[in-house]
Amino acid sequence: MTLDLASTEDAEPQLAALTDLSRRVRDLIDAVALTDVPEGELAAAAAEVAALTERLNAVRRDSPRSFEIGPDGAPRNLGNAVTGSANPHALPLVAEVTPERTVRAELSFRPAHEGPPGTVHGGVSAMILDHLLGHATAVAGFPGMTGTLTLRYRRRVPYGEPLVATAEYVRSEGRKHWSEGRIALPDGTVLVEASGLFIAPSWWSGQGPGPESAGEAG
Ligand SMILES: CCCCC/C=C\C/C=C\C/C=C\C/C=C\CCCC(=O)SCCNC(=O)CCNC(=O)[C@H](O)C(C)(C)COP(=O)(O)OP(=O)(O)OC[C@H]1O[C@@H](n2cnc3c(N)ncnc32)[C@H](O)[C@@H]1OP(=O)(O)O
Repeated sequence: MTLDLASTEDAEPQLAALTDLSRRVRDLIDAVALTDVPEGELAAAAAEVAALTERLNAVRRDSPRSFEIGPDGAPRNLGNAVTGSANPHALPLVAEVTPERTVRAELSFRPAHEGPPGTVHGGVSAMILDHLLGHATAVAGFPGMTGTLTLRYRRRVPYGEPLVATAEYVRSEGRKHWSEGRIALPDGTVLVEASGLFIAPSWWSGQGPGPESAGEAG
């Protein structure tokens, strides 16, 4: 895991353009998921996308952008699969920390997240909750990696509608820390609830083998 925390003020114009590109690619992903244009149009679009991919690969990083401190002094993770504004896979989720140190995010899933008909894929909901619970654990002072995530799917999660996700730290035992969270309708009706165990890896304090020996995670 590479944690490049250097200030990147010089890179801001490039990052702003990358954020804009990512936003447009999200629109492209939904357009692909929903399009019903004829075969010839699809083939032409595929050729254009292939050309764009080649153009972007002209200069290529080894990995997406990791944790860093932005010019405003706040931490950010632009390449993150959940929150990264420079990652087209991300919603991106924008989470705020409340004065009580809970974490809250307003979100809306997209058609590309479909699992069962008209319903968000359960793994996508799990990904959002994994991140939000991890964030709540971190803001309580215990950053760690997910050891176990338990979910209860109570009602189907719609896409294209405003939802609210919240999470809060619950308790600790040594290096093990638990948080809970949920995705709900704006009126508070809970759709999915989650409990997660987050562990500060032994290798963070030099007590065990690092990710290089076991496959990188994070
Ligand atoms: C993720 C980076 C976080 C960086 C934070 C920095 C800033 C934070 C700011 C904002 C961040 C906001 C949100 C982001 C946070 C997280 C969200 C996403 C998180 C992920 O997406 S992360 C990817 C998925 N995650 C993995 O990729 C983990 C792979 N895995 C491992 O890296 C190791 O497996 C590890 C570290 C889990 C344990 O390894 P270890 O060597 O440190 O621990 P060890 O084995 O010694 O066990 C010690 C005690 O934990 C128990 N224990 C161990 N594992 C357990 C498990 N799985 N379930 C239940 N209990 C478990 C043992 O039974 C023992 O219990 P006891 O002490 O009672 O005997």
